[in-house]
Amino acid sequence: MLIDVRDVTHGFDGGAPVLRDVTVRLTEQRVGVIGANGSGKSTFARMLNGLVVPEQGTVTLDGLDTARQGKEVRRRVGFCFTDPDAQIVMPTVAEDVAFSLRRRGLTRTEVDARVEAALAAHGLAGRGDHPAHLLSGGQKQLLALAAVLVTEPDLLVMDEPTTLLDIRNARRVAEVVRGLPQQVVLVTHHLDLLADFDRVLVFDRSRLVHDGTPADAIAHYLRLMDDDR
Ligand SMILES: Nc1ncnc2c1ncn2[C@@H]1O[C@H](COP(=O)(O)OP(=O)(O)OP(=O)(O)O)[C@@H](O)[C@H]1O
Repeated sequence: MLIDVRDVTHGFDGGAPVLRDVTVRLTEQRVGVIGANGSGKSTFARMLNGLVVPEQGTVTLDGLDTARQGKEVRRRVGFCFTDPDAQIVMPTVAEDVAFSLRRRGLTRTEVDARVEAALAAHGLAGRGDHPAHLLSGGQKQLLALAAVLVTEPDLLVMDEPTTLLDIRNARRVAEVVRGLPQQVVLVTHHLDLLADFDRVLVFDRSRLVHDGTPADAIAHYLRLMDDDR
């Protein structure tokens, strides 16, 4: 998709801007977003599917304006939160994935087939009847991913999906992300996940301050952190 962010400035509830003058066009398959805590990364990510609508400026995805066509945008843009508990809504694993497919006009058989395929693709085969809240943190994140991907979004936006996971589960999630056919925007503090990304954006104090290759962007970010000491 063409992600077109133009002249975006945004504060919450009339407060100081947490994003200032951000303009960027993204078409790459793998886009990383890095920066210090509070620099505006999550707010930027949430704007890409209309969870946050900019106070000033516009965000469009393939021409769909998040302010006016939020519903259509969210049909095409999936979002994965840091804490999978924030998006697991149903009691069992299979029901949670099936919930994403409601109101899509699919038959029960079609839903069941899609759910089964999604669980198999994300290491959850045979766990459909398992209570979702009893899964481990890593399995919950895989479930959250399965529940988003079953809707076949064109773009997947992920906000620090590995932050709460141990190294093994973080690697598992990273592996799933690496294999996705979809375009991905990934906000992360795990810089090693970005090594083979096409483009990495660096935010600092509400501004987009660097935009380049993973190596250049990470070097820029590390310099910013050193300057702050
Ligand atoms: N819903 C909200 N209401 C009010 N302020 C908010 C809201 N969401 C974020 N903020 C503020 O916006 C600023 C930027 O936050 P944001 O979460 O975008 O940063 P971040 O770069 O993702 O940080 P982190 O790495 O800690 O997740 C912070 O000062 C935060 O307190």
